[in-house]
Amino acid sequence: MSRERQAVERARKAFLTGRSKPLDYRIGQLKSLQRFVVERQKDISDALKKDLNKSKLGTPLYETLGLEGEILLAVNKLAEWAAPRPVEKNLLTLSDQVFIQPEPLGVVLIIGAWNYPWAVTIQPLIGAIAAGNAAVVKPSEVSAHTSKVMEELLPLYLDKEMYPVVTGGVPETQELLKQRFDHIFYTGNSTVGKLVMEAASRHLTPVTLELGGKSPCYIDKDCDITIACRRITWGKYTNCGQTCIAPDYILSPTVLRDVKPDAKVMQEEIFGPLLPIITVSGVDDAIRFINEREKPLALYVFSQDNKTSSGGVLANDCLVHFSVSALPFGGVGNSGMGSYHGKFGFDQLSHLRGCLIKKLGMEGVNQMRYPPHTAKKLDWARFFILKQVDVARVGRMAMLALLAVIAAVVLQVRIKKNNRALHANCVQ
Ligand SMILES: NC(=O)c1ccc[n+]([C@@H]2O[C@H](COP(=O)([O-])OP(=O)(O)OC[C@H]3O[C@@H](n4cnc5c(N)ncnc54)[C@H](O)[C@@H]3O)[C@@H](O)[C@H]2O)c1
Ligand SMILES: CCCCCCCC=O
Repeated sequence: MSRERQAVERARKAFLTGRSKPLDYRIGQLKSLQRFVVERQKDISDALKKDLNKSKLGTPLYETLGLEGEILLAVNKLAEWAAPRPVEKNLLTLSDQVFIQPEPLGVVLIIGAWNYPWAVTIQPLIGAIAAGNAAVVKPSEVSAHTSKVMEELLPLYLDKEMYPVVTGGVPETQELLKQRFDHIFYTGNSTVGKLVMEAASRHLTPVTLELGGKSPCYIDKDCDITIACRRITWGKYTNCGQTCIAPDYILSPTVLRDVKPDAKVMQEEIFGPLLPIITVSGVDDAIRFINEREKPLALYVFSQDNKTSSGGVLANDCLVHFSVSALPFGGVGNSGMGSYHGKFGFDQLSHLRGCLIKKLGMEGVNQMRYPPHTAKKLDWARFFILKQVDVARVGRMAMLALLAVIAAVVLQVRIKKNNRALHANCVQ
């Protein structure tokens, strides 16, 4: 049996024990992950220095502080996220319990990319742990030192049966992709994303694909060009331009540069320190240009107008929407599917189970669905199904009416009491 298959089977066996389901276990694992990030900061930054020449201070800023924030959020909010979520009732479910119960999916495969190897590999793991899943973690072989640190040190902190790390390159990833998972979370380029989805389809496994693409940046003539240039330059050249949401090209009405729309640099994601500038005649021309191409992961607008589609949109800045846990992060079309960060990561890796709990009584209400079907029963069904009643509002109004009745009764009792006292005084 291959090493990859063994890891998946171990993770499944661990999941089937049920120990990842209680919230205490999940919080314990998340806190251990937090301890790992803090205690092993030097191992992490040394590995990143060797892999990608990232600086010692850049490591917390761009890789691990975000992870710590996400872990803290998950620890603090887990009880709320995992609790049953009551939904609106209708006339047919008035006396029932109707709610959504987030459930763990099972075993999740996380395939990470090399450019921010900690952020994009461990962040999905936080969602997987919080949602009560087991997870097989496959870091990118390109950032080999990081991959080794994950393989050697993570098992010292986490439940190693539940969260095994499998290292290796394309053959190992492909061997993993032959196995059955309950969800595959892949971060990387769109070409491999299609292979991942194809492999997942063999088991009808759902996928999250965090891909890349050409994120446009539109600068309107009315913006503060000095600030815009500073923010765009930071967004582009951070990590040598190797950021999934780096502004890929600029559309700017007042700047003229000689880049043709059909030039090679405009065909594929650049993922490097090159920033072509395309001249457009105005906002409508920019929108047409963007909409004619694949849907990008991010869209940057240094202006007020927005009539385009993209994974995310950020006005008057670059990259920083990635760090907002309250926003879903993910692509659309060619830039991916599914989203994560904060509660979105928890939901993405949960099964949101619809629950309707009925009582065995009140059988009279059900008569309309039992044969023989009659025109009268159909009329009742039409009424119950089509009548749009805001049950919560009706409940609030009933409560108000009840309070009014209570107030009236109290008032009457008081008046009677006062009258009796007055009467007694008069008699004396
Ligand atoms: N949306 C995001 O959050 C995000 C984050 C980082 C990078 N990206 C995108 O990822 C791309 C850069 O990463 P990359 O793709 O070069 O990363 P990569 O080379 O590290 O590959 C990603 C993963 O895919 C696996 N892989 C590669 N080829 C494979 C194959 N043929 N079959 C099966 N598995 C295979 C690798 O083992 C690795 O774990 C860019 O397009 C970038 O925009 C997206
Ligand atoms: C605050 C910037 C972090 C960017 C991380 C992007 C991950 C994708 O390449």
